[in-house]
Amino acid sequence: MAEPLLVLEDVRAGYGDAVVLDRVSLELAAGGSLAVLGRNGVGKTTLLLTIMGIVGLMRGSIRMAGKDISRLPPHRRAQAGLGWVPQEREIFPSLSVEENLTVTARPGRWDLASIYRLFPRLEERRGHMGNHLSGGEQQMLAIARTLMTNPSILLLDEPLEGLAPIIVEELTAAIRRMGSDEGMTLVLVEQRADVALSLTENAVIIERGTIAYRAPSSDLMHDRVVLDRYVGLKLEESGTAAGPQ
Ligand SMILES: Nc1ncnc2c1ncn2[C@@H]1O[C@H](COP(=O)(O)OP(=O)(O)OP(=O)(O)O)[C@@H](O)[C@H]1O
Repeated sequence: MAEPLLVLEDVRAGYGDAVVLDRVSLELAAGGSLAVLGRNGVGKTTLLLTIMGIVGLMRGSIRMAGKDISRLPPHRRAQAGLGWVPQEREIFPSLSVEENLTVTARPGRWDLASIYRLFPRLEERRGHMGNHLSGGEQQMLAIARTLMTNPSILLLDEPLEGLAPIIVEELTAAIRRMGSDEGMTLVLVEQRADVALSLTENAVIIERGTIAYRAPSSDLMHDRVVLDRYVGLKLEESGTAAGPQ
């Protein structure tokens, strides 16, 4: 059987001497999608930073497509096919939307035409400067820019944070098309458990730096006890939790 596209084995990582993640093992198949859930400060962003090689590995290994990438610097991991969209929505503010997209482009199935099909709003704004976009449009552009590098795995760090409900809907629909319809392999760090679970096949919940729970997203979606215990707050805030059983 082919090895999963991404494999983390017994990963320990952190900042300086401080261990933030420990005993983290997970697998992601090509075309699969994984939600990473958990309360504030449990280590979700650190997990993505560790996969990208920005936070150093203290123990364990990371393999991609069967190759050990544990010691590669971030730019080599990006070349190897990891596409990371940080929480900060990094775009070039003084370039137009289209320039932002073409400057990072690498050949593959994501090109301007397919990106504009995914994000029609970016096509409408193609001539606008990055710093003239709304927060939601900047987030779309940040995701689109990374897609233009044609990664084999997309790592999304809280893409919906701080966005208006209408934009959240638009972005959620785009992520769903990208994942379920286009088969993009996806790791989604998200505080809104309900949305994240609706967009992914599998989920892990991190608590105090380690994976406390894992399940298919469709099962976890209905497991109020587990969700309340580990990520309750955001589920209530989003207003879509089921009522008392
Ligand atoms: N650069 C850093 N140096 C030292 N400690 C850090 C650094 N960045 C994060 N931490 C610590 O690592 C822990 C995990 O942080 P991380 O940002 O990964 O959590 P998170 O689950 O993504 O939280 P949030 O949902 O708030 O983004 C926290 O205790 C945080 O204080």
